[in-house]
Amino acid sequence: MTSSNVCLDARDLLLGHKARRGNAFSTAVLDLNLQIMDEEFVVIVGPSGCGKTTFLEAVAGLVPVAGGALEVGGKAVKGPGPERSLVFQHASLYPWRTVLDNVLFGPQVQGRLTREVRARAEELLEIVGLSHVAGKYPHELSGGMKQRVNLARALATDPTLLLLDEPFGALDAQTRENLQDELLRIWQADTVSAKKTAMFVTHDVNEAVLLADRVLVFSPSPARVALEVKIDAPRPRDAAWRRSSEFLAYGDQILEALHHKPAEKTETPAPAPESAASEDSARNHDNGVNSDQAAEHARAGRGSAVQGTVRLGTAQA
Ligand SMILES: Nc1ncnc2c1ncn2[C@@H]1O[C@H](COP(=O)(O)OP(=O)(O)OP(=O)(O)O)[C@@H](O)[C@H]1O
Repeated sequence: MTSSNVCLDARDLLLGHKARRGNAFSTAVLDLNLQIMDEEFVVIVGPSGCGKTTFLEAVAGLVPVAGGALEVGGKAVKGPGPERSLVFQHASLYPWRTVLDNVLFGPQVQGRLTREVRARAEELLEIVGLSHVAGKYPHELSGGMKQRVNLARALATDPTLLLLDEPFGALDAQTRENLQDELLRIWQADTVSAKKTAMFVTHDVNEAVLLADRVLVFSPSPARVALEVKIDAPRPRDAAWRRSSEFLAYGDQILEALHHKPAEKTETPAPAPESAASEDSARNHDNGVNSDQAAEHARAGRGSAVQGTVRLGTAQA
C-alpha cells in the first residue's frame, strides 16, 4: 500500500548533456512528465541510450535541470542531498576502508557519526547478511557482497528516496535473485527506518515485474513515458507468482512497448538552466551525503554533464 503524498514530480522536464567544447546541447530527456508517490516502488525500463540514467542522475542532483521542473518532496532539485541516495551498477567501494567504514562514509562526511548512526550501519550490514565481514576490505569480497555493501552504504544516510541504476546488472542470476529479495525486504520492512520510495532502472523485464508497483516504459531518446503498467499483485511475490500466466502477461505487455524504433537525436544550443543545480554547485557540493557518490560514479566510469567526464559503456542485461 502506498501513501498518497507525491515524492517526486517531473513536469515538462528537459535534460541533456553539454558538449565539453562549444555550446552544443544534446537532449536526453524531453517534456518528461511523471509523478512517483511516497513509498512507491517504480521501475523504469527503456531502450539503451534513451535517457534513464540521465533522469536518475538528475533526480540525484548530478545532472542539472535544463528546463521544466523537477521536485522531490515538494522542493526543486538543486544538487545532491541526504534524502536521496544513488546506487550504481558497479559498486565502487573505497579499497582502503573496511566494509563497515565504507558504510559509514556518508554519515562521516556529513559530520553525523553518532553512536546511533554506527548502530544503524551495523544493523544494515546484518540486514544484507554481511555482519561477519564488517572488518574485511573490499578486495576480500565477491561481486555480490560488494553490491550488498553498496546497498547498505546507500541506506546508511537514511534516504527517503532510493535511486538504483541497474544495481544487479553485473551479477550472476542466483546472486541477482537473492539481492532482489533482499532489496524488497529492506524496502517493505526496513527495521531501522521508515519505508522508502524506490526508483529502479533495469533492462530486465522480469526483474521489473517482480519488483515494481508500477513500471514506466520510456520511449527511445529523448525519453518520455511511453507506457505505464501498474503491477497489481500482492506482496511478497513468491516463486509461484513468478511462474504465473499473470506475471508472463505483464512481461509481454512491457516487451511489446519496448519494441519501438529509436527516434533521431536532437542537438540544439544549450538552454540556460532554470532552477537547476549549476554545474559548479553540483561539482563542489560537499554537504549532501551523496557528493561522494558523484565522485565514485565518475571513478566507476559513468560521467555526467556535471562531472564533465566521458561516459564509458555499461553492460547490458
Ligand atoms: N556525460 C555525457 N555526455 C554527453 N552525452 C551523454 C553523457 N551521458 C549520457 N549521454 C548521452 O545521453 C543519452 C542518454 O544516455 P543515458 O545513459 O541516460 O541512457 P540510458 O537509457 O541510461 O542508457 P543505457 O540503458 O544504455 O544505460 C545518450 O545518447 C548518451 O549518449
